[in-house]
Amino acid sequence: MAILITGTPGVGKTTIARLLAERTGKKYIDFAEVVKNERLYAAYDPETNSYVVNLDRARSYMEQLLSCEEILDTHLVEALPPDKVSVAIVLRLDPLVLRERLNKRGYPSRKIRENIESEILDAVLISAIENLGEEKVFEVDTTGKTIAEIIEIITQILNKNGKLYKPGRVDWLEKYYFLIGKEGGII
Ligand SMILES: Nc1ncnc2c1ncn2[C@@H]1O[C@H](COP(=O)(O)OP(=O)(O)O)[C@@H](O)[C@H]1O
Repeated sequence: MAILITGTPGVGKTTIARLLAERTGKKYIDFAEVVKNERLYAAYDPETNSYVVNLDRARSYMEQLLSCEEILDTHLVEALPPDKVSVAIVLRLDPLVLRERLNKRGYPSRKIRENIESEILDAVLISAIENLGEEKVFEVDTTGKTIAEIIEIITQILNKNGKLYKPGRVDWLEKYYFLIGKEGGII
């Protein structure tokens, strides 16, 4: 069963998932790479350099691929077979910090806005709960935390010590509702 590291693009999924795989000796799977290599997409959007994933094909492919405890890195929870995911760790990040990171990546303004709105509106958290069931889902606010601190928290969660990290403690909406709809999340 896979351990899923998920969250809005830019929150630190790949950084954390790769390190966690190294520390635990488990296999790291970058879902975006699998989608590209196995052509599990229905279309490609050159403007945002992103793929429109064929969810049914992706789900059945991952059903075959996932075996023991891989560390899986993706924001697209709905493309995964729920019975093959044991734990989902949703990384959260203050939208203003996220905006800086996505700016550094050179994302177009529209893509930055979409991702910031998605983080403010808990989109990935809700998708994880809806697709996997709340009992499998944990939420870690990574704002201001070092990579080592985040890995330590995830280790606690994996050691069945995650009650402090059940969903519901992060609320960006109250603080950042005014960012919704702004081009590129510009204040
Ligand atoms: N805890 C952290 N503290 C500071 N910077 C981080 C942290 N985690 C990730 N980063 C940085 O944030 C950027 C995005 O991280 P990445 O792992 O690529 O995110 P994602 O896979 O969610 O898109 C990278 O430049 C990475 O070095």
